Amino acid sequence: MATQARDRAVEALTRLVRDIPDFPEPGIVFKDIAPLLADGAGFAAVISALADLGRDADGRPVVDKVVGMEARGFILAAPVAVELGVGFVPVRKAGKLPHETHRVAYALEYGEAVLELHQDAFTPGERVLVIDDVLATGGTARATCELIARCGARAVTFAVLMELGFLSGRAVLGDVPVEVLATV
Ligand SMILES: O=P(O)(O)OC[C@H]1O[C@H](OP(=O)(O)OP(=O)(O)O)[C@H](O)[C@@H]1O
Ligand SMILES: Nc1ncnc2[nH]cnc12
Repeated sequence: MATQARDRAVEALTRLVRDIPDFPEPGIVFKDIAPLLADGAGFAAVISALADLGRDADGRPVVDKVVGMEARGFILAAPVAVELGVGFVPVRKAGKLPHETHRVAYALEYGEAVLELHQDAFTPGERVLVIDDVLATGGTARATCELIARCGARAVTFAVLMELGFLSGRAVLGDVPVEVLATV
């Protein structure tokens, strides 16, 4: 069952993610997931495959929360949390969260930014599934795992649709297990 969901997701990714050369700056080949999101069956396939990564063999959730990073991570992580029946927590870019936050500065494939997380987002010891669309340099993922740790919780899996293998982003994630539906 899980294998079938994953196969459908990989097929959808292969068919519906498009390459946009030189966006947002020269030399970057941007992986655009808009056509995938616009395809009902394709979108459902990737959500189902990602949700399977948060369940045990009996179909029970093995995580307490799902985290998504602004902005594309939100689109994927929120429906995964609903499928798993657990809560969703947003990691946001600087200045957007209204309550007290932890902050981490980071670099990504095309720039630098700051991510924030509400200090009271987790109960200490909670297990977290982190979801995003692309793993490039790993800067965003690493900053997110650091924020989760500062809140006393633990990122047990970092899951993405696509890994840009040539950037070796998973190397900066230490011992956080990385799950990737497609390497491009
Ligand atoms: O591994 P990295 O080098 O950190 O790059 C990956 C990140 O870059 C993109 O987000 P971006 O910051 O462009 O934000 P967006 O989702 O708002 O477009 C993508 O959605 C990942 O979060
Ligand atoms: N090449 C890329 N395409 C889409 N999102 C990205 N985030 C970082 N690098 C990216």
